[in-house]
Amino acid sequence: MAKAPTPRCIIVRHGQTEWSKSGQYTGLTDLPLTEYGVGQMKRTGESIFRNKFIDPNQITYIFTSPRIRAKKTVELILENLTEEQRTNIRVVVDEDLREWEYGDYEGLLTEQIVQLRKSRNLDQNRPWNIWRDGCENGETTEQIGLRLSRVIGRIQNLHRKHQEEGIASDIMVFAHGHALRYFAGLWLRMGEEKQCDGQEPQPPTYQDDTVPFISLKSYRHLVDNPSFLLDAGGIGVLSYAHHNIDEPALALAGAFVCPPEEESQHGSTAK
Ligand SMILES: O=C(COP(=O)(O)O)[C@@H](O)[C@H](O)[C@H](O)[C@H](O)COP(=O)(O)O
Repeated sequence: MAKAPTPRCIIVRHGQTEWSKSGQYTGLTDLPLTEYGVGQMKRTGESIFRNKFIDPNQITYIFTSPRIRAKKTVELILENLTEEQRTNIRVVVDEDLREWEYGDYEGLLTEQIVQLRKSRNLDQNRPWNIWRDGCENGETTEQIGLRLSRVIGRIQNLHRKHQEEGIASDIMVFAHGHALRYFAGLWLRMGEEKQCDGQEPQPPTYQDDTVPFISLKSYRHLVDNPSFLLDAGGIGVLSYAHHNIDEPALALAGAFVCPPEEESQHGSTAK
């Protein structure tokens, strides 16, 4: 039996909105895509499937933020697939994929946030760094780290199961600028590990019986900028080294698909 390709997690930031264009921080605000953003994501969908960067038959799940801009982006990308292909993909709306809750900084530009904090006598010894300092009246880095660690736990658990069953599995994740850069940092095990002891048990943030709820013993959070770029409409590819779910890695070749037989150069620990 031919070996299934190494599972991948394909991250997609939604298409352009008025605030992604202006650079205003967009957390819980539920903005639509601009007209350009709609066309942008239609073209992206056509291109990734026509050029086989992503084989629609290998997409097992789509996880999306509940915001309109992310869900519309999913819809536009899926427009390029046949009805049968679409019905084989489970779309899971997951509250844990929402953008960083920016609190007092919602709708502001970075320079306005810096000025606001200065007026509150903050950052006297070092500049504001959201990845370490979080947002006033919004989320701390530990809070967003915990919820994104939960999503990663769910996806890696599904990938492990699919790999054991010999099923090709690309899981796509549609979300936001900060959340997805953070997500990629945690995928690569950046930042610090914290035990979950004493955390209140969380109710599931999604509704899908086929996605097991994982109870984490520990989670990770960032303490600095992971130094990734992800513009609106951007796509990145995360995967695993040596076909091993315990070795999460960044696929620097991006969406260029490598035939499974060529992956042998990275060694094989696949079951
Ligand atoms: O609001 C953001 C992303 O939300 P969304 O448009 O829903 O993806 C932020 O990421 C802002 O776009 C922010 O201006 C930007 O991330 C600035 O970050 P940095 O380049 O690290 O200064």
